[in-house]
Amino acid sequence: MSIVIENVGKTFIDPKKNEVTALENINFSINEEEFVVLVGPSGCGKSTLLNIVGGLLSPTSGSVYFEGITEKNPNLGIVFQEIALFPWRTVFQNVIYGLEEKGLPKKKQIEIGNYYIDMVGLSDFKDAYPKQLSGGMKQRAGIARALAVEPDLLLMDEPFSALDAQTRTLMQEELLTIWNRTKLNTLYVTHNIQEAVYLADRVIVLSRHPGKIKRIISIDLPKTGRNDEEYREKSSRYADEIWQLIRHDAEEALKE
Ligand SMILES: Nc1ncnc2c1ncn2[C@@H]1O[C@H](COP(=O)(O)OP(=O)(O)OP(=O)(O)O)[C@@H](O)[C@H]1O
Repeated sequence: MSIVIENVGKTFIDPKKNEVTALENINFSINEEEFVVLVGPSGCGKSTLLNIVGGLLSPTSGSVYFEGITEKNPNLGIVFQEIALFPWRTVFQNVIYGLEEKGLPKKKQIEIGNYYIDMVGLSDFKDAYPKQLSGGMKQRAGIARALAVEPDLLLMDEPFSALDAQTRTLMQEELLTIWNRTKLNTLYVTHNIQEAVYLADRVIVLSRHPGKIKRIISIDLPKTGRNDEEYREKSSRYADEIWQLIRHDAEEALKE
């Protein structure tokens, strides 16, 4: 199965009634078992593009379609920066929310809920309420909830950017471990270049005003066993390459 983004463009009307072209002529696909990361400076249209792929926003031109699935509506798992867990539900009840909505038998809900809660390491907190969780735990619960629907596509928009740096690093490691187990088609938005290189099979670098694809970079790094010099050298070379592509636009974004 793959997700095809074809000639997508998006124009907004700003409060002064001017047209703002947020995206122009975006073409790429997310292939089977592929982790694609969108990077670019502030305002280049990353979130807009993710929202269009997720069907939360309609494009002004072009289309997004899922190739090779039979159901009419694809299953999507979505994780945002601020995880909106239901405060009145426990971790477990939050995780199985989508399964209840789908009308799955109770026994199946429990089985799947426990499986993903275990996968994100929250078994000891499954009866806790969101207010009892740290920021990292909340994100893990949100990830488990997104995984529980066994999505055709996982969409993640800056899921770790509200976390402190150390928690963020640990969460990146955990996400990679989870991804190695699930191999879900994933579209991930970040402005953090190191994070993009760490997680991606392919990085899509966007430029701004209008948001266009500047370059697509395949990241040829192993997804496991990375503690060697070669990995560190290669990943910092990719990070440099991406930073050189973004730098000018990032400086321009600062002036606004
Ligand atoms: N609802 C809207 N109305 C008008 N303009 C909008 C709207 N949403 C986004 N834009 C504009 O579209 C452009 C892209 O915005 P978007 O939020 O997708 O960028 P981004 O790359 O995700 O930015 P950031 O990294 O800062 O979150 C920006 O110029 C933004 O001001």
